[in-house]
Amino acid sequence: MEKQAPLLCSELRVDRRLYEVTLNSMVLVWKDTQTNKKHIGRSGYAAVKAGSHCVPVCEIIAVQEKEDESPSKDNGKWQKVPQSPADSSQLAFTVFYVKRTRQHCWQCSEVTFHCSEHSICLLWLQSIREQLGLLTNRPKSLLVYINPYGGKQRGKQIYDHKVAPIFSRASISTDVIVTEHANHARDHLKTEADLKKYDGVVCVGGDGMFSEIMHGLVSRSQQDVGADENLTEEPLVPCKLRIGIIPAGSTDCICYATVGSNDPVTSALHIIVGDSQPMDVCSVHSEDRFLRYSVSLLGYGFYGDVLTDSERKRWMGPARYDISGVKTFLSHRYYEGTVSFLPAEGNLGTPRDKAQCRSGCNICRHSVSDKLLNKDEESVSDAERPGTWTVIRGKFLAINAASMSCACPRSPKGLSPSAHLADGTTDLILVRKCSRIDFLRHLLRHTNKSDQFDHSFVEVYRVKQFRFSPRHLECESELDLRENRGSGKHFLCQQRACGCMASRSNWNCDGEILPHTAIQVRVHCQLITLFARGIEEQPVFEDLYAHSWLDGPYVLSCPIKNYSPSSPANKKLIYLTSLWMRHNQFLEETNLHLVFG
Ligand SMILES: Nc1ncnc2c1ncn2[C@@H]1O[C@H](COP(=O)(O)OP(=O)(O)OP(=O)(O)O)[C@@H](O)[C@H]1O
Ligand SMILES: CCCCCCCCCCCCC/C=C/[C@@H](O)[C@H](CO)NC(=O)CCCCC
Ligand SMILES: [Ca+2]
Repeated sequence: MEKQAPLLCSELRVDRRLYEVTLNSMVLVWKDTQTNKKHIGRSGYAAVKAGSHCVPVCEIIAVQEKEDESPSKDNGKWQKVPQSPADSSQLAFTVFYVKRTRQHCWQCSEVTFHCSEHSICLLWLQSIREQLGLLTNRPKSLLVYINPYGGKQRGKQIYDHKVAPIFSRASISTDVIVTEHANHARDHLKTEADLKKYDGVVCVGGDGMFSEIMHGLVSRSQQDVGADENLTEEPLVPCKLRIGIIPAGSTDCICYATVGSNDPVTSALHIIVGDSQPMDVCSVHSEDRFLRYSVSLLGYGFYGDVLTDSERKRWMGPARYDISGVKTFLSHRYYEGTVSFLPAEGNLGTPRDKAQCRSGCNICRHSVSDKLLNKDEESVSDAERPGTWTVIRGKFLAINAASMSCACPRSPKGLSPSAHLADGTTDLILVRKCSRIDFLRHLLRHTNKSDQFDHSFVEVYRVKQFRFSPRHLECESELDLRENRGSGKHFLCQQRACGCMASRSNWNCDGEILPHTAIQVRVHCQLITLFARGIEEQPVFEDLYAHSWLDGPYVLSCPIKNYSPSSPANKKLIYLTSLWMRHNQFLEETNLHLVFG
């Protein structure tokens, strides 16, 4: 990679200071002409002293001529006045760009450059707009659904005040639908919406609202190609449209685990810059009938009971989960049944790995290439598929399948901190019957940094498929067989002669209660794509963001197959690689060579 030739370089004023401003196809840099001196930081990477700023072109939101504001002669208030060629403020332009703040949050920041000549100002405007025009991954037209009743019922307000103004600044056109009832968005997407008009669909709400959008889009995509969702072995077709989430719900775990925060402005900016994060989707079937899709948590026992109890308390808003959580914990119910699963094979890591799924994740990237290589595998039936099913029978306080970390403000690392967003697997966590105090110790680990699986009563497996059969149904079918009845009558197990005291819970499927307890689950690798980029490696980012992209060159190279994602040097490399690939799709088969400068 050769040094990037500047497209434009001028001395421009920001406030009262003079800056050397440079634009190339990747970055816009402005350096204070008085303080700038390049130095090499302790890390060995190049950095530039305070007074220099660097914004990747792909993180510029918009550029606008500076509107002239002068005090009105009539009332002394500041107001917009017509511009004339002689007016010096017309010689300025404002660049709106992404600025990182705390905890993976982004803001829309702005800087105004003052030029000495009108023609220079126009040249800058034109050049930056041209570069933005080359970014083909950005959405131009979006279909937005707002749930006015999600979370604290602030969805509409959040969209109108925080999101719509930046969409309009970025020249994104929108069709907005405020939903009138549950499943309004799902059914509209499934049957009515003219999807050809849009580059993406946005939901304003919580995980439940996201689930509606996902169901609508996935079902529509299958209808379009004639795929039958009721067939458990049917290979599903990925959705073409990306989904954006403006968080306004109670848990917002899908947004939190894919962006790193539940801040609406951050999500809006990820949509504007056209980020893409593929995601796995689990299909859930019962007795060969399709029930639902899940992307975050499928939980039986504890999380099923919390949800069932909390649905009656919806009026409480997000606090309902805390009340129901404590109540369910105190009830300490356990459930008997059989879990069978097909373990994930290959280099997919384990749920107890320390390395977490981060922006540009290597494991997820390799999963998609494996998926393409094994395209036919999806159509192979269970019996023919390589790998053996493991069967575990027992008494469980909780059975959780986390297809992603499920990180959320209540549990910042999530139920399975090392689960991957797009690796084609789900982490199956079995919490066996134990004492109340032990279960509390396990639950508390969801909220801190300790290894939540380091308990004798907790087992965790990375799987591609699993099934669950509750004890009460097993008893029924045993008895049916014995009595040769099969009448379809459903008795409670307690009333049966078998003497089994098994009780039943519900499945919590991404926050929805499932009507069936015996289920079959299959992970579909990267079935949907979000406007997100995964969680960025923050320390690396802070270390390196001030680096000079224009001075150099800096060469980083590393054989892919040798690097361990947890070493600090390689974390930097992974971060830089993800940034780099976003622009250049630059990857050699065996080596990564990154040259900055
Ligand atoms: N206009 C509406 N009236 C009533 N319910 C709606 C409406 N629009 C959507 N819904 C339903 O409201 C449910 C909850 O919405 P949402 O996910 O936005 O908030 P939440 O449940 O508070 O958040 P979370 O899912 O993050 O816990 C969803 O399942 C959705 O189907
Ligand atoms: C004594 C009590 C200790 C409680 C320990 C708290 C641990 C919190 C872990 C939170 C895990 C959230 C998993 C995400 C599930 C979502 O798909 C779903 C939809 O939004 N949310 C819930 O079901 C809402 C589930 C909320 C559970 C509290
Ligand atoms: Ca996964």
